[in-house]
Amino acid sequence: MTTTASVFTEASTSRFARIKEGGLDLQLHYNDVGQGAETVVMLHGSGPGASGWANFHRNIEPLVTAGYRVILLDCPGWSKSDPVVSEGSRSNLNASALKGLLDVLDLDRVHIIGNSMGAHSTVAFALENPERIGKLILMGGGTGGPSAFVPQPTEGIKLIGALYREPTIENLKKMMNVFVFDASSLTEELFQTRLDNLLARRDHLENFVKSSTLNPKQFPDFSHRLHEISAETLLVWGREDRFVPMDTGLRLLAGLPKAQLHVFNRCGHWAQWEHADTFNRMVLDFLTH
Ligand SMILES: O=C(O)/C=C/C(=O)/C=C/C=C(\O)C(=O)O
Repeated sequence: MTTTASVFTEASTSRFARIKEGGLDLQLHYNDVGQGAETVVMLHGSGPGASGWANFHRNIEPLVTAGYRVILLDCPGWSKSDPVVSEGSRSNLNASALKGLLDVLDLDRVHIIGNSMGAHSTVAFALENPERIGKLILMGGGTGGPSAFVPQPTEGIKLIGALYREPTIENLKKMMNVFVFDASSLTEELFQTRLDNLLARRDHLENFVKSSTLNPKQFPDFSHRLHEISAETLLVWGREDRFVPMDTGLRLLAGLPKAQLHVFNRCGHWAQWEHADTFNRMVLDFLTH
């Protein structure tokens, strides 16, 4: 664990753990920041080059300063975690990986913030391990059923697929320009960092394509089981989300007994990045009340 809220970097908080859980035997990478009686786990999305740090670097410090320990898990098949081919439910695979990590870290109960695939995986984890969860924050995901208005796959999901198959700077820019409402907020430095991340692990790219071929439905629909989740849940969506449409958040709101929904205007699929300050305040308020 790091001790000082304001002085931490990806490198200084980088850790590895070996997990054996539910048929998985993997080395996982995670970042471990801050200390406190309560822990918040952050689970990233499924884009090429994503990681806990890449998705949530704007959201760590306020939680650490408020006295939470923050764990950013790199899911199997992303960043510095071991490669994996997923033939079944990737949501459940990630949930098993998280359970394995919590066991290694001796953490009984955690709050979870999930972004997109991370939100799908959070729902899978909550269904399998209800006694291990505190509060849930699901952002742009959760698999509560298809959109009533937008044909699937959405334009964003198609662009993710194209980037996995052909990892070029042109395809990366096409995908990232759709991530956010205001593409002028994306810098060349951000594009380059993300390109470096994804090209560093071509095995992950190839495995994702292989997995999608073996099973195109990596994230099963949990809508029929949402009523089983009794945790307080904050749903966060961007009104202009072009990856996982905003009305799928309404389905989750209808299905999760203790859910509330906040929709950001002028916001795409990366609410935690585009509206970081407001998002951070909302999360802290939700966790403490
Ligand atoms: O296919 C899905 O439902 C999930 C898609 C994602 O998880 C996309 C996430 C993209 C990111 O947040 C990223 O940083 O790559």
